[in-house]
Amino acid sequence: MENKIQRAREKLIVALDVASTEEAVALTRQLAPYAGVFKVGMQLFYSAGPEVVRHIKEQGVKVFLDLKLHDIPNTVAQAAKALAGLGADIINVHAAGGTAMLQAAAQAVRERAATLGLPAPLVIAVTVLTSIDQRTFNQEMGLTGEIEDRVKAWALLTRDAGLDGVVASPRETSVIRQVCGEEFAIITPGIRPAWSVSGDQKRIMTPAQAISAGSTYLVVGRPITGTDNPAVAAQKILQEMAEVL
Ligand SMILES: O=C(O)c1cc(=O)[nH]c(=O)n1[C@@H]1O[C@H](COP(=O)(O)O)[C@@H](O)[C@H]1O
Repeated sequence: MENKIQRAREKLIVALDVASTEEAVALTRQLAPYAGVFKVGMQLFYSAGPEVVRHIKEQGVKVFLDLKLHDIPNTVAQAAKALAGLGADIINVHAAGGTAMLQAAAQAVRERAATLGLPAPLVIAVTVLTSIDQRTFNQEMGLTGEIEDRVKAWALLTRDAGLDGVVASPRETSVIRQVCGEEFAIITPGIRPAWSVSGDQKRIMTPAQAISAGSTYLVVGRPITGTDNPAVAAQKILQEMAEVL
């Protein structure tokens, strides 16, 4: 079981959706025994600044820099180049930017990392956000068909553009795994243990269901950080993951 807990820890990404470096570092210290990767998203990056990545890395964990770049290829390439110098282990962009944007991002990140002598971060594309349900997808976004088919198509586009993986709902993990293979990284937010509330997340699964489906990483924020005792919540989730590994 100890071995399985270790494997589960490597797969757990905690979303540090807080507003200051102090809060983020305190949470990382507290939760590092239970999670191997910590996610710096828009709230933390825009409030605390780029230096926050270094402060989190100093705690001996990996960093997923989740800024979801989405713009014309040249703009994304320049932004990705700047981010690649910060030492993050995972960087993401939106698959909806298309092949030229995806390739430009991956090339810029890999070239910059090589120039600096850093290991190349994984470059990942967000497919359809986990807060989008089928009605919103069809009626508000004006997109036709099933969300699962769009996610599958964008996952293939992402793989063919040479990126390392995608962000999707765990509900789409099995279909992505089928078409993109074992090596492709599938990062799944929208994780809700049975004892937590779904909030704004729509396409959700429990930690055990996401692991059983074949997700490479699980992203968990509020079910851990929004509780009175984040360490206990993280431990419970880790246990649930380990049981099906
Ligand atoms: O790219 C992401 O990380 C992401 C993509 C997505 O489709 N859905 C999604 O929730 N996320 C992020 O994953 C985290 C989920 O947090 P909780 O809903 O609090 O568990 C947030 O930081 C989101 O920004």
